[in-house]
Amino acid sequence: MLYAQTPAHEKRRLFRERLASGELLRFPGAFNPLSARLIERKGFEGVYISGAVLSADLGLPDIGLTTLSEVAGRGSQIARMTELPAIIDADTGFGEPMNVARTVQEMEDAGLAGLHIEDQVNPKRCGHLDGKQVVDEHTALQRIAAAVDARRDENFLIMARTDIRAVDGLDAAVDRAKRLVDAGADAIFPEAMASLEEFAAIRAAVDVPLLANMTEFGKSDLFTVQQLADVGMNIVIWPVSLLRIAMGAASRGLDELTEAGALTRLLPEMQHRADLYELIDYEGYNHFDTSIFNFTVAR
Ligand SMILES: C[C@](O)(C(=O)O)[C@H](CC(=O)O)C(=O)O
Repeated sequence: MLYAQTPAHEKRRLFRERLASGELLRFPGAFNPLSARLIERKGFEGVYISGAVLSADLGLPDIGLTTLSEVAGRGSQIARMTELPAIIDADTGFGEPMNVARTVQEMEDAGLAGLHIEDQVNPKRCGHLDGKQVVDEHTALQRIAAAVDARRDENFLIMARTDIRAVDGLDAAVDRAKRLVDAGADAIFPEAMASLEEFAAIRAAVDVPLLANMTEFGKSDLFTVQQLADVGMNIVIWPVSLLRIAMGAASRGLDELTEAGALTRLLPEMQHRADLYELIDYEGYNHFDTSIFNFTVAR
């Protein structure tokens, strides 16, 4: 009932332990707290909270329009609903190194297990679109150093995302990944890798956990969990996929309403009322009401 039982520091400790095992951890993107519950129920290892999804949810493009408070607030609502660790997309860190430091502490307080901070200039772009720009090495490293310095829980994961591959090529990405690790990054998110060989090249260059982004309709082919595990990836995200699936289904449902005037035909595709109630533990709340009603103080 209510929120997750596992305190944030414990989720982070368990997550770090699991990450250290070297296995590939699967983090589908939750588009709301309820979908985070579903991800947990289906047996995944973690929940990803995407900036693209948070922006799209507000009807906005993913170009750095959301504020730290909006992102941390939504992150907290999602993270508290699941026992799983949640990693959040902190874009460029919401400003200068001092702002990056505050971002880290806000995300720790919001109960997240970690975040990633990228080396794009503001206004940022989706990592899989053309026309993005990256900051110079010094600025990129400063962001990570500020983040590492600010954290209070050593298990809070500071991941550095580099977007440099699509701008300056693979060699530049390898070089930047190494330098970001030197600056203290616990993990690297090499964005928009074009092939498995490119993931393997980053793997060979650094000795920290690596994240693979399997976003659809982007620059990377969609590799399987097994293929990514084979080249040594440690976390895989499908950041926008559940939102895309849900919106696709909603769109088809609205068309069906227009065409047929009823949704009867789509009933088999809907989450049943009973499954929804089970997911939100409706019964637990009923039980609480009953037991509190019968509550008596022993004399
Ligand atoms: C990972 C990402 O930053 C996100 O916001 O989820 C996006 C995903 C996307 O737009 O498909 C990205 O830049 O890759």
